[in-house]
Amino acid sequence: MDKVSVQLTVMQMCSEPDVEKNLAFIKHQLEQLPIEGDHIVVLPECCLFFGGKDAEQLALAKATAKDNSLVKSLAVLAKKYQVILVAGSIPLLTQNGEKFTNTCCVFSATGEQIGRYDKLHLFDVEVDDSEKSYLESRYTQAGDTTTVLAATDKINLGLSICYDLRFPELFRELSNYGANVITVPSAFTKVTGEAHWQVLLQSRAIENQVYIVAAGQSGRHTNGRETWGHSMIINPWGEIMTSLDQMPGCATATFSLENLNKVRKSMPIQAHNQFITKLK
Ligand SMILES: O=C(O)CNC(=O)[C@H](CS)NC(=O)CCC(=O)C(=O)O
Repeated sequence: MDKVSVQLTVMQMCSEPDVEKNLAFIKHQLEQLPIEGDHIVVLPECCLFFGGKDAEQLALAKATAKDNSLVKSLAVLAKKYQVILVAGSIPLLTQNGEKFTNTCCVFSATGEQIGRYDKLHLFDVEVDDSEKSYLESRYTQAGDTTTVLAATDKINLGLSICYDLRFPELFRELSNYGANVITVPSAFTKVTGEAHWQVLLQSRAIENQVYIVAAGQSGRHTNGRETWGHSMIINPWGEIMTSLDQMPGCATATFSLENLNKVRKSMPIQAHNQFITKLK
């Protein structure tokens, strides 16, 4: 394996409204991953609590705000299994205590929190499924900043969550600020996922010449809601390197800086772009 390679893993889950059960599932999956070199593991949106009643997430955010227990339990896993953990999302109570942010926390392999991103685009959308309409903004407060962070000496990680995938401006901004891997923890609905998930992911990879690491919720959840799954890892040429169908589990692919540089050198779209904000 060349020196600049890093392992990327998507973990697909069918999370329940039960934090301990979800933690046990994540732990069981991490136990089976090889520990060698740098390894980035991406969990889905709402990895620790999903498929309950809408108000339950807010209750969880309130109950765990004082001791920060959701964050701590994820930090422990990153350290124990020595992986860089992009912990999909968890609900974190806002300052005024009225809502929560849908937040992705990133932990180093030594268990330090090295990044945070609050979902920018909230899913207030009508869908032709059993839910009929989604109103994420009822309990969730949107974020107001984008996040790119150095995850290893070769990887600048750009963070997004689920519905953000439909806003190419966010991905352009992340890649302008140096992201070469963008993570997309998700809970796409079955209906919209079937129609749009893969083509959106491939588009974001191709137009920004980045690796896309997209980990989804999958299956039928306790409240009857159905999510699409089909977690995948896509390279900067837009090829699907590995993917899952509906079953929970993990899939791994290798990041190569050489491959990324080759794609960007042969087709220098960043330099050619007439619309880009010149950053420096
Ligand atoms: O509310 C929760 O419990 C957790 N959050 C979610 O499931 C979020 C907001 S409802 N789902 C999405 O963003 C789906 C996007 C999507 O499906 C699309 O863009 O097509």
